[in-house]
Amino acid sequence: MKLTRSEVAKHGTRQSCWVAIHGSVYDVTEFLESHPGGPHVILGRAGKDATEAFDSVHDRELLGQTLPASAWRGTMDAESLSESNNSNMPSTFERSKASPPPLTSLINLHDFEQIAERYLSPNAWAYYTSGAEDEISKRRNAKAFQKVALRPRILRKILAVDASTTILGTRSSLPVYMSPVGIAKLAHSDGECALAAAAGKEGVIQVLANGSSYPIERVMNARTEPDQALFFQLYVNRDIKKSEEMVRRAEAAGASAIWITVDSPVVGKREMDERLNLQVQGNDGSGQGVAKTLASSISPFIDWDILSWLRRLTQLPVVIKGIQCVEDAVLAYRNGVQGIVLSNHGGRSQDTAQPPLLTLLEIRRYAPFLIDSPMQIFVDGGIRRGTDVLKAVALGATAVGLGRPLLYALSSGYGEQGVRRALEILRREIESNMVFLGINVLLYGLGAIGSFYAFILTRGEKVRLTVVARSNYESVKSNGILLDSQNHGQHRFHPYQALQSADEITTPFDYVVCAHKAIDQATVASRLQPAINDKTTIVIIQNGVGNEEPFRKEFPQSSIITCVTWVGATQTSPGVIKHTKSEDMQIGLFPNPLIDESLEKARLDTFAALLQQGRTKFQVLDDMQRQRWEKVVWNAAWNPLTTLTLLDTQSWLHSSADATPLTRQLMREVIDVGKRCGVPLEYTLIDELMRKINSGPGIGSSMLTDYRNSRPMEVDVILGFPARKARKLGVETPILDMIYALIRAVDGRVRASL
Ligand SMILES: Cc1cc2nc3c(=O)[nH]c(=O)nc-3n(C[C@H](O)[C@H](O)[C@H](O)COP(=O)(O)O)c2cc1C
Repeated sequence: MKLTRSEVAKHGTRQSCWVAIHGSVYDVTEFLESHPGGPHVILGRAGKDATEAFDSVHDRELLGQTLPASAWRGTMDAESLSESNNSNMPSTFERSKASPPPLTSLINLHDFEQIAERYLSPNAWAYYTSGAEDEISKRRNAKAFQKVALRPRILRKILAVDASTTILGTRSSLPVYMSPVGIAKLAHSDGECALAAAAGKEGVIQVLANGSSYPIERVMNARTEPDQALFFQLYVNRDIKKSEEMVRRAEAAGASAIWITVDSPVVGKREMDERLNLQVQGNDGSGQGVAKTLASSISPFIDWDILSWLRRLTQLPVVIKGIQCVEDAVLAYRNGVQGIVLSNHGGRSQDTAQPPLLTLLEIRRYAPFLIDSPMQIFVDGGIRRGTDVLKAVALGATAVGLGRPLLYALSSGYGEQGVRRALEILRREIESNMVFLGINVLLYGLGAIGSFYAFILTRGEKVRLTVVARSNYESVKSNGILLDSQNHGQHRFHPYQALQSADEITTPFDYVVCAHKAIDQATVASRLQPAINDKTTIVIIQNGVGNEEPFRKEFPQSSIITCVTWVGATQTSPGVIKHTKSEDMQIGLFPNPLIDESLEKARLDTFAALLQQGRTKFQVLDDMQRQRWEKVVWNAAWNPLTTLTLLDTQSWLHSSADATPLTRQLMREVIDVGKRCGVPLEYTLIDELMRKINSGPGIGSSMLTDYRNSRPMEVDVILGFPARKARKLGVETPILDMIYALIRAVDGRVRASL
């Protein structure tokens, strides 16, 4: 049915309220009270064309989803429409006449804000930018970051940095995500869909606001890949059924987590927003501001029990957004949520609420167990620079959220490209500032080999090296380490920090180098828990095979670099190391299928660069298991044979005509097992190893040294692992089994005497 403007205008009251949207006329009288923004928003357009006001915040699809078919009253002709469009509402998209500057001319996030102020409509600008009351929290959020200083290290040649992280199990290319922000359509007609596309292309995660302009299904369609993660933010509605429906819908649409916002039981008094809306709405007296009208449906009556309600509804990870003091962070942890956001809603809720960065410091001081616990900590509010991001992460946050900056980047007609440019700027700031800050390395096990590599790592002056020194702690702490090397000369050096035990470790490291004796690997792995998170690369410099498995089991999200070393060094007294000419190492990845290949490669390259700067000899190899097994063929022979006989290698080989054949047979059996494990070993290796041992004077072995010093021996990784594999795979290894049994008896005797 065709309607005229005067016919529609007759229905301009609360009792009978019609509006025209995109040429269709709807009777919204029944719907008035359930409008999330309150009835007066619609009443302001009652009896008129409301297309522009509707479009500025909603997607057209919403009409079909919200109004029953019976609400349709007919169509309004084009002439009538144009007459009725002379509204006194300012256009949401009323923009500065000149075109906005090219994106390439914007070089930081502040630039985006300045341009947005010129191009956003006044009411959109007021809604986005306003903070509560005197806006003290809003200003202090940013200031808190400025007050924390960084401690750069100098002269560090760092070839690669890796800013990626894992947020609630999903990889993110930066420790940055998109905070939920209501009605992004005020900034650009593509609103949250543009944010989704930009997030996908930049490899970051979007948290979609409960009050988004586009329904979740539309936003999911705007993603760039089907497995691009999206988190859904929930405000609990006064009508809990609506929230139930919302959670179910978000889950069905494919959201990967629910972020429940709890910092706005009432909406903050945002005066810029209110003042502007008073002017706009004139005499109707409401003048509430966009935020208040939108948020009038949020329930002020929820408490911690809401988590049980949510748990009953969904298995998705739950994050509480809006934690503002350490006490509530601890309560959230006890309630078993997967994450918390330290946030005061960008200074939009309670003015003078403390900055989120201060809450993070409170947590470090009063509840440090929350840092790197299974509950991830996020921070938002006032983050505008790469250095802000790094400070939050260095202090224990997994990632930070950006609210206003991405809305500003979306506006001024820039859309998706603007958001990508803003993230690209931030990425560059983060990465370049990471270079200033250097690499934190922990070296566990400061024996002869560990001390040698401690020297190599500190030499390039690009590493902050912490060592865990046990028996030689006192000497290392007071005098540092003295290395007397035939290749490198004599050096006394001091690591940045020496710890006496793994119990003193409090923060995670970029690299954890394990150079301890491979005894009780599983126990060591679990003791190193505080030093390792999913950004840590574990470097194993040990003899043996199967050494990586206990670490992979304990830290499934970490990269492992596995190394075989040929360094001849001994510790002649605590902290004093003698190094011969023998020096070589093969390094390579123990690939982790859960981690992106290029990321693992970058981690390997960075460690290789550290070795290079330390001027030690090494090669990066693809197939490290072959290297490990080749060395274990050597070690499985000489270590137990010298220890059981208390002879050096030459004395053993010349002790009887049976010695050489028995040694060769032992090596052969280890090769048999390795081959059955899929490692491409050759039997010619035996001749090679025999030639090598016969070309020099007789030598002892590390196992013999351990035995002589009454120390436990590396029996398991050298003989136990191959012997167990042989049994499991049905390989006949009679000599290996016998030697393994004998050496275990000797090791048992040593351990019993300790
Ligand atoms: C315009 C605007 C709308 C927002 N809407 C929501 C929302 O719907 N849900 C929510 O949890 N937080 C919302 N926030 C808060 C942000 O998620 C975030 O906590 C805050 O913006 C961070 O501060 P920043 O803007 O300084 O980065 C909003 C913030 C702004 C500026």
